[in-house]
Amino acid sequence: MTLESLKLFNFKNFEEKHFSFSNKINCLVGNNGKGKTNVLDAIYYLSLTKSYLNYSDQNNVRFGENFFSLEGIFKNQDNQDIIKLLVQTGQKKVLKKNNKSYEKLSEHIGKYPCVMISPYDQNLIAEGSEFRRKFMDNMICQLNPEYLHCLIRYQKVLLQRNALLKLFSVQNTFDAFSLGIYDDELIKNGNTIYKFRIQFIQDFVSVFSKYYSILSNQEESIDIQYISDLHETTFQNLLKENLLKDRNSTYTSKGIHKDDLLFKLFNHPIKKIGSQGQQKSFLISLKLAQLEIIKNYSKKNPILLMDDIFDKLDEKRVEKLLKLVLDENFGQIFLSDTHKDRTESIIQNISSNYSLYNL
Ligand SMILES: Nc1ncnc2c1ncn2[C@@H]1O[C@H](COP(=O)(O)OP(=O)(O)OP(=O)(O)O)[C@@H](O)[C@H]1O
Repeated sequence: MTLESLKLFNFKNFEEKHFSFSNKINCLVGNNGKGKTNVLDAIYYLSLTKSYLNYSDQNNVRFGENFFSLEGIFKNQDNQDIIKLLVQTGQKKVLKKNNKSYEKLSEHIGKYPCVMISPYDQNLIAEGSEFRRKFMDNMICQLNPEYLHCLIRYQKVLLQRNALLKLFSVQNTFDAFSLGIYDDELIKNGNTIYKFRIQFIQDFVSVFSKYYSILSNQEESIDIQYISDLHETTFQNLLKENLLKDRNSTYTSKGIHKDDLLFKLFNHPIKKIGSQGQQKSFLISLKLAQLEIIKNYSKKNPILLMDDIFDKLDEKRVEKLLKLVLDENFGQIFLSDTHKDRTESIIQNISSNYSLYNL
């Protein structure tokens, strides 16, 4: 699967921009603030219907305008699909495949998979559990529509349950029956999500370890531990045991929405003991494992987006990484860098099939 071309209209700093891409390596070069990350994010948008960077679609509309649109032509063997995304101020986001609108954006997820490696990945180590859950969800959602369906349902019911707890508190009432309806839905979807996560992490860790040892060139003991309240008890008990607390705080305090991943080096949190280099190798290994797993499960070659790759690695390591990605035959690559000459000299060493775009 490859992205053959991309058109941007009013997307961030681009008024109108067209690209035709190489099916192997595409390098976006230019000074800071030229829009390299924005192009990568536009590709991410067409794959996953949302930005990698901005929670709000509106932030991606060019200043002073009231819409942005993206159009990409994806090629899959002999098939060619035109994907169009339109975001208009005050209107619902529209996504079309070959001129037919999707009823639900979620139907699109996983059709054109992609993986982003970005300086913002540091959040996965440094920030709260929300970032790691998002990483895990993003991966499993691209592989399994049932997981995505359960996750959407779970998040909706969670909001409804919290709203009901708030209502009880404001009105000084309590209705166990109404709450029980939400609890049942939460438990049903939560248990499915939990099972998927357990299975997934098992598969993921061995692939991840393989990449970490290649990248770090060392035999360092690393691990990823899946943390969940459901390891200890059933979801039913969890809600029962925390009912009083939840009523007081008007918030569902326990459940799979609190799950986390513990990234470990030598059995300690890498956040605390990992050097910068170890943390960077760890983050890239997470993404390469994601790439391999998506490729194996979906039988599609995900697109790899590498933003500001020299932020993470020196030139030798970048070359090694790119060779690795090419050897594994992962698929189309997009990368960005501020230095044209540096990028070109590395790419020329490893492939003749590349395009360079000066922004
Ligand atoms: N909504 C918007 N409308 C117009 N321009 C925007 C909008 N949002 C961001 N920008 C502009 O986009 C540019 C940033 O683009 P981007 O982050 O892609 O740059 P970059 O080339 O990746 O830079 P760096 O090398 O520093 O990472 C900035 O000039 C910023 O002002």
